[in-house]
Amino acid sequence: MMTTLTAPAPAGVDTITLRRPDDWHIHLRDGPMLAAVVPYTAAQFARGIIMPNLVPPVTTPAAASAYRERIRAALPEGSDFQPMMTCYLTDATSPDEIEAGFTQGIWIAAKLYPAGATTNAHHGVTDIPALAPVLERMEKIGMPLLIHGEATDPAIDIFDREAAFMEASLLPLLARHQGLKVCVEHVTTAETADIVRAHAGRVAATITPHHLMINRTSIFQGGLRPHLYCLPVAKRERHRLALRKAATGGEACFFLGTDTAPHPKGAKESACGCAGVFLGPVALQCYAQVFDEEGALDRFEAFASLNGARFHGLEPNTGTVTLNRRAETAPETIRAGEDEVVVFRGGEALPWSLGEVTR
Ligand SMILES: NC(=O)N[C@@H](CC(=O)O)C(=O)O
Ligand SMILES: [Zn+2]
Ligand SMILES: [Zn+2]
Repeated sequence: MMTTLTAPAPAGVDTITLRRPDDWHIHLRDGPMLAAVVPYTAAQFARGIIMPNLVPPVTTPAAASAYRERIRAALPEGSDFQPMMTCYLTDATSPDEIEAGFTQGIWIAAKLYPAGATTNAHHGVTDIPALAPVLERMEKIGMPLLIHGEATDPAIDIFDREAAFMEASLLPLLARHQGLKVCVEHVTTAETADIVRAHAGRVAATITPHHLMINRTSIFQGGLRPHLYCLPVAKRERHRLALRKAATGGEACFFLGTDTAPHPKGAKESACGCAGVFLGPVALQCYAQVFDEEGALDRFEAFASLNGARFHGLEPNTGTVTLNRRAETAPETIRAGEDEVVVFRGGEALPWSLGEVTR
């Protein structure tokens, strides 16, 4: 069993009620996997930004609209979860198509994967400066760019790839497109958090539960732990501590994005295991634990339910969700068709549990 890296704060409040939160970074996949995982996200969040890295990727308004229908069809009876779609940028993306999908209300943002940077990113962008016409159009229409920020040169040390991307690609991009809204996804370093702060207002970042709870040593705790492997890979302890400060410090440029990324158990427990951590059933419980440990439960709502909506120009949700300080053990795995998916922190007693949700 994994141990937490920070001791829990002394018991204070035992229940917390927030406006219903949104998850600004979700992988729902498709088919039987979609059907298996979407109920968990829909039970926790009112809205979610759905990542477009399907096979093949979601690159057109028609594909995004069809995918949104499949997600809606897979929702449990009576669910009001709203999937918010994104466009997967490629070298061939056209400014007109980007704008068409945005003005028709099909997608709310575009996702930049440097080609090959992560799971299903091989159709991603090979030349970011060449994307200028697309980015200029996005800037003009106020459409945010979401970035997986890792350099792809295989010679760069994997723990340095985020830093390398920020210096070589993100900062020049921000300088070239000074009005473009950018969300740096799943930040993992103290330095990236500082870059985000320095551009706060038009630049924001999502922070995952796992990057707040594990460091790179956790991946090797007692042996190799493939279910803690994701991209960007977890970094040193000092980065985890900096991310906890960023998430819990009340700054509007940081918000919730779980990066829940289900993979079949066998694909992770393999000689070449794939990247991604599945958090569907435990996301809010993990975040609540972190905010509690940091003595910052009073700032949880801003991170979970307000900052992201403000960045995207949306109203916060009207309902509420309650979390209780009552230990509950999440399932170790869930079934997805023929497969099983291992749950982050599954099988462990988590100190916070999900309570009532109102609309
Ligand atoms: N985070 C991950 O390790 N994996 C994600 C892709 C991504 O968000 O980079 C996935 O789709 O599996
Ligand atoms: Zn990513
Ligand atoms: Zn992701």
